[in-house]
Amino acid sequence: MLLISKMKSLISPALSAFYYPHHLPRIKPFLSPPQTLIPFKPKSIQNPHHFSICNSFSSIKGSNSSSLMDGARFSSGEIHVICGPMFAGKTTALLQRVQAEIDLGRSVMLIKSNKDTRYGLDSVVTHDGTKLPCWALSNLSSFSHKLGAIAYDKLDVIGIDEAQFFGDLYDFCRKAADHDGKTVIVAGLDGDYLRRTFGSVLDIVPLADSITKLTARCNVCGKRAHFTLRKTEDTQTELIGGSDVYMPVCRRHYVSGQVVIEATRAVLKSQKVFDDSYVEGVTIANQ
Ligand SMILES: Nc1ncnc2c1ncn2[C@@H]1O[C@H](COP(=O)(O)OP(=O)(O)O)[C@@H](O)[C@H]1O
Ligand SMILES: Cc1cn([C@H]2C[C@H](O)[C@@H](COP(=O)(O)O)O2)c(=O)[nH]c1=O
Ligand SMILES: [Zn+2]
Repeated sequence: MLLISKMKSLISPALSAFYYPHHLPRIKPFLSPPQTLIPFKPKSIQNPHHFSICNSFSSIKGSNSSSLMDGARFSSGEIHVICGPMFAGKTTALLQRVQAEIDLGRSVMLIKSNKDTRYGLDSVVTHDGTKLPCWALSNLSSFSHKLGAIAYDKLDVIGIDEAQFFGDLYDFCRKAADHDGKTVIVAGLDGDYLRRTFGSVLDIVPLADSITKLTARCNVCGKRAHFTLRKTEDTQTELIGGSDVYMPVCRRHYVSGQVVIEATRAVLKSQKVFDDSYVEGVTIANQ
């Protein structure tokens, strides 16, 4: 009994979902987050990478915070993960979600990894050319500092593309959603070309509100493609490229494709050993 009352005292009254007094009327569950119920006027701000901003948000978020919680900020944050192989439409889905948030008048920023320079660094671009402006960063932890505290506080939604390249994805998403009340929409590869987990994308699944795994079309047979086949001899995990290097494939064509590619890699490797020893032999002979 003593233990139970001690345990209760560790949980502030603000967390009273666990201790809701039975004589009070029940709050309807699964209401939309408070901000979607409050009318607002979108207003664009100076930063060109912000698409829109809601002027009433900072005060709403502020009033939610310390008055309801003992120290911890009330969180209306969310995390949504969009994953799948290359060419599955992950970036397309991310941009659609982000555009929908912009249309609702919410303040949004897009981030992508600066490792991916395929379409320049100032936009998130789909394989078929749709794009929105973004910041290209080497890590996520620098984001709020770079943006500045006031702008970060006013931000409602953070979109992240190429999430597999961010080593600090887990910590960033947890803080942004749990403590800062942000909606974080994350798009990235769940698996690499060998179908191993890629970066931290799968690590955030336990933090997430929703997971969407998209599929592409197999470039060999046209069936659903769940995997990405690398067509080159390169073996490093990170290798930036598009359809010149990768193709989406179904399970059957992943397996058969890997056999061919592994065999080709082995031949090329032995050829290289042969060429190197030939060059070495010629060099020694010439000395
Ligand atoms: N080689 C390709 N194989 C399949 N789709 C391709 C290819 N090249 C371009 N696409 C186009 O890419 C679109 C998906 O682009 P995108 O949203 O950038 O995908 P992801 O971010 O998942 O790689 C497809 O709808 C398709 O029209
Ligand atoms: C499979 C695989 C992919 N990559 C790289 C290749 C591209 O630059 C990105 C994925 O881009 P997309 O928006 O999903 O098309 O990741 C890699 O480095 N290693 C891999 O194994
Ligand atoms: Zn196939």
